[in-house]
Amino acid sequence: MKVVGLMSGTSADGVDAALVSIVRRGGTPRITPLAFASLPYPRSLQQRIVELSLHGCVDDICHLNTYLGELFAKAALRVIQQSKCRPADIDLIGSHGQTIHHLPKGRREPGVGLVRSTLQIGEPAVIAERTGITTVANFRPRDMAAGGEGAPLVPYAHAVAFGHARRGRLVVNIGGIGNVTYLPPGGGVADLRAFDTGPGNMVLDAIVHESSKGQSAYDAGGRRARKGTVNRALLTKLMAHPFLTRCPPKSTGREEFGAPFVRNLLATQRQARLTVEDLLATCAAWTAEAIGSSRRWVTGEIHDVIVGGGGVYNRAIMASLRQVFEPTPVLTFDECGWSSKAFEATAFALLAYDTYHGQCTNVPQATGAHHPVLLGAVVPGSPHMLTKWARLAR
Ligand SMILES: Nc1ncnc2c1ncn2[C@@H]1O[C@H](COP(=O)(O)OP(=O)(O)OP(=O)(O)O)[C@@H](O)[C@H]1O
Ligand SMILES: CC(=O)N[C@H]1[C@@H]2OC[C@@H](O2)[C@@H](O)[C@@H]1O[C@H](C)C(=O)O
Repeated sequence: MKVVGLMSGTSADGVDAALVSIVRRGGTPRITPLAFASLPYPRSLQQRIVELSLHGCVDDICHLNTYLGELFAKAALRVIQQSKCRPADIDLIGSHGQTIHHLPKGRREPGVGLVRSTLQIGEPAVIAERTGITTVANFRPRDMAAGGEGAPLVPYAHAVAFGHARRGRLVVNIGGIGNVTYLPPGGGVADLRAFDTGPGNMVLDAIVHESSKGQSAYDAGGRRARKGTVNRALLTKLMAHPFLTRCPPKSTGREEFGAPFVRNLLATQRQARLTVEDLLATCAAWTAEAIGSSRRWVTGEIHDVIVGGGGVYNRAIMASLRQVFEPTPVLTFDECGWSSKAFEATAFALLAYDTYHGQCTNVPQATGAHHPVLLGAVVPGSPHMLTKWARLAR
């Protein structure tokens, strides 16, 4: 099958679109990347999403759900055009959407008990209408309905791409939030361990945004962090953050590490007379040490650390990670044959493919779900595609 995966992560910097071909051999899917395209959000839109994620009003959420659906459709059409295919050549789209709120711990409601919720927007009906391609979206809520946190979901794809017969591997994603997947040597999906580690680029981006009065979005190359000095006292305090010490399964987001958290950090920085560069250096080291401290929940040996996500371009984070894991080699996804930028979009193409084939892809020990479930809600593309799906279901 030819499948497009669409993803906009917690950094909210734009839509990534990966076109892949997937075949299943001996029970294991094999993925061949065909094309990749990005559709960056305008800066003002990124800021609207960031603000909406913490205190949006229903009017904005309603509007942005459809507007983002249009942008996700454009990204899909862009990657299809780039590959010289036509939409009619594509079998399926898997769209993660844009997370705007995530409440994995849930709240109690009378007569129902604990209600967990998560909200990804980017209307799949718009994607299916503009492209004519059957679209699977809303992957997280089914895992939550089964008692899980709805995240992380990419560990299944980590196992498919990076599992190794003789090497234990810690796969690390440094997006807005950091997350890890431990793959024991020769182990399958049932043996992996995965959870969010906490801070990632989200904290660094917010420091840069606030301190530049909105002029810069991120610390390119980690250059400013590399000019600063890590403040050990602050780093020790940050390592005691309750999310870092909480036992997995665990997942997090802007609710815990977004603007209010960063405003407090900036106040601490001013009181302690640190420079913004010192704060960036300290938070880059914090991201790396939080990932390193995840080893307390990993029982097997780690032969390789393999890192993807935008954090691989931040040399301050990568230098800290190498120190934390010394002497274990720290490689990037790209060095292992997978694009750091395209991996999450590729993962959602794979999740859609598996849902189409009736395969459950949540990893219960990673999300905390009571059992494996089929992920996603399906919007049929054309009547012809719906018939194809129904035939398969029979
Ligand atoms: N050249 C660069 N130098 C430094 N940092 C960079 C560079 N390019 C990207 N980044 C960082 O990577 C971030 C985006 O990373 P990525 O796309 O992996 O996050 P995401 O997928 O939105 O997040 P998540 O995985 O948490 O959902 C940017 O916001 C920025 O902080
Ligand atoms: C709710 C949500 O969008 N969570 C993201 C976020 O970004 C990284 C980390 O936190 C991870 O748990 C998850 O994304 C990836 C794609 C996942 O589900 O594996």
